[in-house]
Amino acid sequence: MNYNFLTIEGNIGAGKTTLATLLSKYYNSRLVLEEFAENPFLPKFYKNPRQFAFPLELFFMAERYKQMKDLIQQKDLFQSLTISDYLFTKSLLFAKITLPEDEFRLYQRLFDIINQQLVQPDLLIYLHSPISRLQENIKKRNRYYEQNIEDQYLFSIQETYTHYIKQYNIKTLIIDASNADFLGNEKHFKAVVDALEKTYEKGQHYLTLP
Ligand SMILES: Nc1ncnc2c1ncn2[C@@H]1O[C@H](COP(=O)(O)OP(=O)(O)OP(=O)(O)O)[C@@H](O)[C@H]1O
Repeated sequence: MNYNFLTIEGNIGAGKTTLATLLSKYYNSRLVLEEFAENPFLPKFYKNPRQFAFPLELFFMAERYKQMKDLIQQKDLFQSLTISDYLFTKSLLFAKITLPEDEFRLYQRLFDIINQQLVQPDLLIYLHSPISRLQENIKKRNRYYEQNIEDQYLFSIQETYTHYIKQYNIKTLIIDASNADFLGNEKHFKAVVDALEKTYEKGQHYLTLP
């Protein structure tokens, strides 16, 4: 496998953490997981988005920056594989949806300054699931503050990711995760491992699971 830094992305409840964890065990790689549970603004945000979006987004950006910075400072980043379950740009993509225009512009200025200092993954794996499947996953895992997420919010997140991947022609492996079961179905996991043996040009590449 030819990658040093792989990032898994996808909508809320797409299964990023599960796949990142399985891949990191398989490749014996370093694993960087998002620590969203540490964000004290998240439950407040879901209750009152308008009031808490800005501190929520700032907190996410600060936490993610700290994690990514620590990663760069560890000398062996380019000698071994690192897998993360989020992209630093995720903060900006969510902020575009959650913040009003003027606050978003301010956020973007901060983001641009910080983002310049960070290393970008050499392949993005994007898990694509229909909204109905995401809602099922969200119900099943039952985090209390996520139980009233509207389809429209998930749809906006999906559109924002798709637009970002296309706009910047990001090297992305898009996995159709509609029926994915990476934990329970060995064939699904194997298909991902096989796909990671290949090298890809910039742009979007698609994987359908068996
Ligand atoms: N920048 C952000 N702005 C608003 N909410 C965010 C942001 N980043 C994460 N969240 C929220 O944090 C929670 C965890 O999100 P995330 O998508 O990272 O993990 P997840 O849904 O557990 O992923 P998966 O199920 O794919 O492993 C979700 O409720 C999500 O909406």
